[in-house]
Amino acid sequence: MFLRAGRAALSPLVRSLQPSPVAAMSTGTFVVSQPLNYRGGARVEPADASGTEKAFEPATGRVIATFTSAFKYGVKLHGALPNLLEGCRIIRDREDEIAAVECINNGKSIFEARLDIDTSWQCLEYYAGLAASMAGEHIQLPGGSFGYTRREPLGVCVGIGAWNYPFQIASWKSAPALACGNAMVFKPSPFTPVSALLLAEIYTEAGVPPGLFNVVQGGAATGQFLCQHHDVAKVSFTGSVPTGMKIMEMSAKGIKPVTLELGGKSPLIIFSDCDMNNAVKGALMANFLTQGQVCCNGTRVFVQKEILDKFTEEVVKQTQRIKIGDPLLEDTRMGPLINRPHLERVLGFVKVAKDGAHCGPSYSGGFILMFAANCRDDMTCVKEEIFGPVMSILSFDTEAEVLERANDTTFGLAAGVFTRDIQRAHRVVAELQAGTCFINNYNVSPVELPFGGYKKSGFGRENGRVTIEYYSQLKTVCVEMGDVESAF
Ligand SMILES: NC(=O)c1ccc[n+]([C@@H]2O[C@H](COP(=O)([O-])OP(=O)(O)OC[C@H]3O[C@@H](n4cnc5c(N)ncnc54)[C@H](O)[C@@H]3O)[C@@H](O)[C@H]2O)c1
Ligand SMILES: O=CCc1c[nH]cn1
Repeated sequence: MFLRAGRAALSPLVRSLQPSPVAAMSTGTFVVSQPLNYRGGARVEPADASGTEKAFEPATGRVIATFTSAFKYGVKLHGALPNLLEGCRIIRDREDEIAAVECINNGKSIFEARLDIDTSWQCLEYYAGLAASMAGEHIQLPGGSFGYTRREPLGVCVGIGAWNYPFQIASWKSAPALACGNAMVFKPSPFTPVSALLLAEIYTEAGVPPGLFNVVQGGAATGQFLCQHHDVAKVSFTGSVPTGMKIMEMSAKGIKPVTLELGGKSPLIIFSDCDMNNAVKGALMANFLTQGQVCCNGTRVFVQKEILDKFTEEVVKQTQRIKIGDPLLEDTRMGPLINRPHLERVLGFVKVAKDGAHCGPSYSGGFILMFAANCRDDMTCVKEEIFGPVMSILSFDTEAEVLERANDTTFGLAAGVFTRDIQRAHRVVAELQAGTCFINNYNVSPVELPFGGYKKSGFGRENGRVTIEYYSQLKTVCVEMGDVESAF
């Protein structure tokens, strides 16, 4: 995981986030010296600081920022719809810089980081469009009376993010929240505190009133403070199931609506009539983006027996070709895991898997990448979310059998099926207990489509038109056009 910083000597030290030309950023040089909390339209060093934390560059293990955890937030509700389209334009202009920051703080490849920034500005663009079309209903009642509904904001919404898609998660939560007229306080993961600040500054530059989007740094204690705060109307959380349970408990005490985007152990079903080339590409997409640290990954790859050997052989071949290394290099497709404790956790799964399955290729130089073939459903690597680049391959005989096995999990985030039989494809996805299903592809995320889970993978949705429902409330107005018919 800890990459030798071969390019560090080539570039000058970058001491500030803005405006920092991408060319000046390289592995082993980037440092953030500005405050990482954002209130009232500016970076601030909070007076209520509860302590400092450090953020690291996964590729080198270097400290890139020392920042202050905070508890207070400064939110102002304005009632004006912010100009998300201008925000979208600025993100597109600064895409390379934002992607480089994301790559350095998270470890994902620069190639992939750019894709994340694309899905971020697309989200702002999409909700900018929807904001103008948000409307209620007019309902005719007897005697000329009528009713209507108004879609109103909830108030102050809290967004709490995971470390795997820092900028994208902040965008996916804030864009619909702001489009619906809310204010947002966003708390990034303490592992990736940096890029949410770029989003905050972009909103300010785009004319979003000060106080409408704020960043509060910290870990569990700050998250708890925000969830329990009486001014907070809604919590949207992305993270693990255990933390999701705590968030839901806290929100229940305040009768606050929550959106929970949690973990998964999703099935990917490959039928023997698939297009083999696409199925193999799909399996790699389903497992190795962001070093496998993706909630909706299809980590249980069920392959129909007739094609198991051929499929496995192809997966091995293509997996061995994945370029692993310095995430800032253009041709790298896989960087380091987020930190050493996580690497060790993932390696723990690999060690256990090796006892029961045929595994390879394995790891070197701290980067890992592997598949486990001939897995069984009862193996730990098949049952638990690993959140690393580990694909488990299982074989199956029949459609009925694979459906039962695919659904035999408490998670329900995503699922995929590869087949040329279109009837079977739709029949199978109708039976899969998962909130997001893919047919003949995996891990594409068009912003127009709602994303979210079934079962313990959470509820509520991000993206798509439906997310408006999760960031607004409906007011019904009943209008009497005649006289009051009193019961008294
Ligand atoms: N469904 C999705 O969209 C999605 C997306 C990304 C990640 N995830 C999931 O997230 C997990 C990995 O992310 P992680 O390790 O950052 O998750 P995590 O649950 O440890 O932390 C997520 C966030 O919650 C905060 N937090 C921790 N304890 C808290 C508490 N008691 N109260 C309030 N906030 C608290 C953390 O500081 C962080 O910001 C995986 O399980 C992954 O599947 C899900
Ligand atoms: O990690 C899971 C998928 C995702 C990406 N951004 C938000 N959720």
